[in-house]
Amino acid sequence: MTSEGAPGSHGAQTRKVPPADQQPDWPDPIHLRDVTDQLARAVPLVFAAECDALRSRLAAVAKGEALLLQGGDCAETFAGATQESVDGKLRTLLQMAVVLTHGASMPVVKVGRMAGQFAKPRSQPFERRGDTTLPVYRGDAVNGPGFTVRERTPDPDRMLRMYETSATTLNLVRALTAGGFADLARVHEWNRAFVAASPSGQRYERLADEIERALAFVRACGGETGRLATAEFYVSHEGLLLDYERALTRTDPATGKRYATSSHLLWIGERTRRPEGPHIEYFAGISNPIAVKLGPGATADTVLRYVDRLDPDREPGRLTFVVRMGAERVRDLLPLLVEKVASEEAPVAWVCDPMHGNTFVTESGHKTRHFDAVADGLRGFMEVHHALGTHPGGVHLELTGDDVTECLGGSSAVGQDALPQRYETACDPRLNHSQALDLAFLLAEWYRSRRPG
Ligand SMILES: O=C[C@H](O)[C@H](O)COP(=O)(O)O
Ligand SMILES: C=C(OP(=O)(O)O)C(=O)O
Repeated sequence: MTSEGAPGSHGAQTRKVPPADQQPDWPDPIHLRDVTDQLARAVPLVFAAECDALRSRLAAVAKGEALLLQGGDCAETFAGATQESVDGKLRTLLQMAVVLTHGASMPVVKVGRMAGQFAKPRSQPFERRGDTTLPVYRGDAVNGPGFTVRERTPDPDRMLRMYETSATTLNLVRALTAGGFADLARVHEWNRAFVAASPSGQRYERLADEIERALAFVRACGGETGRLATAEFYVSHEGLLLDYERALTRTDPATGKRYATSSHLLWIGERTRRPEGPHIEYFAGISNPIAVKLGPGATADTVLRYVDRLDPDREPGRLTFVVRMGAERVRDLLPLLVEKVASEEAPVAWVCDPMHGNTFVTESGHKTRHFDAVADGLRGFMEVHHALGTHPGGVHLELTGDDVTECLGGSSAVGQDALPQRYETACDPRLNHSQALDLAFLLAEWYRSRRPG
């Protein structure tokens, strides 16, 4: 793929748009320019054909023939990009995907919030501790979490580290998914071990037995087991840092189309989805599959504007809406949006992020989410689609493969007292390995019965 014109031209805008929300206050424009010039010359992390392949998989989600499972850290960190951590997340997602595939009897499109999820939008630009006020931590791509002037000052070199860490993570993900780690029989064994150890194991036993019988059936029929040993896996992150994304945008020489080459799929977050804003402008100009988060403030008019601006050709798989309205509001707010989009015959995929919108802070000061609220948010999302006869296309989760104690509840019953034991997230609380699998088994039951709850 070819880079975008002369170094530095990647920042150029063709129409007048207001300044971008949630961008770092980089202290030195010359330093910034030097970094974005380096990124503009760097090799792409993903290729157009891969992005197109993901778009065709997401087209199946939009048509009601597949599910999307998207998940990973709230905020990846450079120090956290270890083999153990990447293995754990991948393994959790693969285990969930097997359970969901069986429950829904549909292919599951697997997409990590991985290999690029290093920048965070924040509610407040500053953090105050005692008499000291410093810029808020905006993710390892921008500044450091330590509460010192040095750490909190945005440093453009961090975007180079983001690129390098994304490349090494993606390399590992590609090697693992192609090299036997994803073998279906092995993933099923992991699920068996989870069911055996889980306090809710009995409840999941039947589904696990059925998967085992299905695998035995395929083997008995002389089924091609080789294909079951690899998995198609894609990566995604929030396309928040426009300096980074623009610098990594390339033109595909085969088609002349522009692609973000930082990741297969990018999404626009709740805080940066202003219809006339630069994020929408940037996303309209790339050909990757893209997603937009929709919080409780999203109106039907705005959502239709996104459809017109981001998917003018009405191409299935191009646009996914990720609903993050919270368990208490999704049943009231979502139906109108789905109806309006359906009345325009816009071929979008609808996915639920039940994490955002269900966050609260405990007395001990831990930002957390309760498993039951997460599950209820998903149930509400599915109820709405069930009532309208539309397809609840899947789930977007913040999760990890580790046994952290960041979210409450689940079958291992994490209580408020346990939160400090392993509260390790760099930003928002993630489901741990067993909570993520609990959710997958629940969802599988709902999809199987074709009705939630
Ligand atoms: O992940 C989403 C946001 O970045 C996060 O919820 C913001 O957290 P804050 O409200 O602590 O800034
Ligand atoms: C910031 C995020 O979510 P939202 O934009 O929905 O708040 C996120 O998913 O990391």
